[in-house]
Amino acid sequence: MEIEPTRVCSEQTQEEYMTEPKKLTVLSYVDLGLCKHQMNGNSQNWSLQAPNVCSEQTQEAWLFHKCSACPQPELTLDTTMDSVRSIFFHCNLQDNMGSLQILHKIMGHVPHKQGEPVANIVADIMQDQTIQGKDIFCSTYIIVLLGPKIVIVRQRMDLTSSVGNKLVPGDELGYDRAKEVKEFDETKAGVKGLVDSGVTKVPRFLIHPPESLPNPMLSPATTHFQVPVIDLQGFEQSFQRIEIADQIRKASETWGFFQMINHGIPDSVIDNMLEAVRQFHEQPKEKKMEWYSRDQKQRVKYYCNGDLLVSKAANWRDSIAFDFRDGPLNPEALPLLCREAVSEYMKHVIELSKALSELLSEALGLNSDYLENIECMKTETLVCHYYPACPEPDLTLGTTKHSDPASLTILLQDSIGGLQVLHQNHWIDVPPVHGALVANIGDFMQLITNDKFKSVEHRVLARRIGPRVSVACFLYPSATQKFKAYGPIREFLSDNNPPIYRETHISEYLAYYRSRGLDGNSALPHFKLTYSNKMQI
Ligand SMILES: O=C(O)CCC(=O)C(=O)O
Ligand SMILES: [Fe+2]
Repeated sequence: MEIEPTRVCSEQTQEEYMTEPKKLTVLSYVDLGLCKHQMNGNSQNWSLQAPNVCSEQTQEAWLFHKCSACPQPELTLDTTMDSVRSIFFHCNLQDNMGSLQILHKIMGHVPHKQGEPVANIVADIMQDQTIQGKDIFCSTYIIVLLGPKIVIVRQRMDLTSSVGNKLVPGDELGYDRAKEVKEFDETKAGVKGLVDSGVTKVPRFLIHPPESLPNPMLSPATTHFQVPVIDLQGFEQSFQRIEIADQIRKASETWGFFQMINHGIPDSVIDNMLEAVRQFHEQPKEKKMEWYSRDQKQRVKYYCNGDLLVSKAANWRDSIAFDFRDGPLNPEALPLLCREAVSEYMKHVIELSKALSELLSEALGLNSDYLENIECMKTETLVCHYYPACPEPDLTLGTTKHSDPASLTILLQDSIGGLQVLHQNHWIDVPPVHGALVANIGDFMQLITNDKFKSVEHRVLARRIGPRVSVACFLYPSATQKFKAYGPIREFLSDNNPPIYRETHISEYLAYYRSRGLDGNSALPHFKLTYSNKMQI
């Protein structure tokens, strides 16, 4: 198929379009087939609109990607193309700038060869449906890294459907999702704003596919499993300490989750923190919208769904986040309403995190100061969630199934409930216990412990009752050394226990994690040194 010349945009238009950093995310829309109006608004001919080309009679579509020079390439990716469900086959023509990578056992570059297209199967659908369950064709992950250079990828999608599906990228959901999401985002009022405006139906962009929602056929609490509760009382004394470290070891190896009681943070500090978060989210929208932002550099920001622009289904949740990455935040930089509560809470959480760093080191059989010395829990990000009561909780989620990217999360939840952890293939409630805190192992900890400690998937159900408030403190490697290499801890490795993961750094990990949004799949396999047969070509 030839592209109509009127639809091919000039270099100048592309340049204009891409100069605004926030537009970088648009590239993801293209690949997710959500670009229908997104690309069309201001620059009609920057890219062909997928729906126009992929009509029912048409078997192919063309997309042009331009990856502009990026000021902070370590923070972003051009494209993460895993499981692009509506596309069966790609034929890519790249220019000579490089940066296209495929995931094949180990990450490999796809070298540029003059005029030679790259072909790859990308559709899980093809894998699942055409060959009756046999993985003859496997989808490949493609990533285009942004470098300090310009890359133009000219991409053709062949929709030669051997299963007869009439899949239409960009229109696959039957409505213009990108437009609805954009309009919603521009209200800066979050899900709480929807509730205040009196919605009685969950808007489409918040509706999850049935396979991501709790199975209505399964009654809750069908199992005898119970998330471990660990009493930290007396952890400083040697006798109790050995026992406590052992309980932490067991919980981290099997559940990746445990609740902590007698952790030393006074109830009043906890109650004030929860109340401050509630008050922030319940203040008039004109006041809180000043804080609304998606800027990664902004250290205090309020937003609805960090991955709103890339996810396939949004969550019934608003958040305010405080990024302590470069040391303490100036209290003046915090909203007055929660300034005192956050400062007080953080003072205690940092103390607790130091104790946990020692206990986890001991639980791993290492010196108490091991994790502190490698600085893998040095930086805190506090994310305070607000889940309004939901009119149709069966259609959406408070938080999609995910594992946390950090080393460790210390989570405070109020008394509403809804948090669940995936344990032995069962979704188990993490019941609210007044004054207790939840700890959960994150992906980075799983990576450095070579799978000894598990970063386990969890989710939050939407509820008819609410609001629910929770406060997640993510402990990350030092942000002052964001390119410091981390790989499986040498002490754990042997011929019988070879490294499972390659070395990476937190910047790379987060860039990959964020580029996908919460899509229900762990980011960890991407960093494995070997891959299961399913992922091999
Ligand atoms: O709200 C909760 O209880 C959990 C939130 C969560 O999992 C997260 O922020 O990563
Ligand atoms: Fe989480």
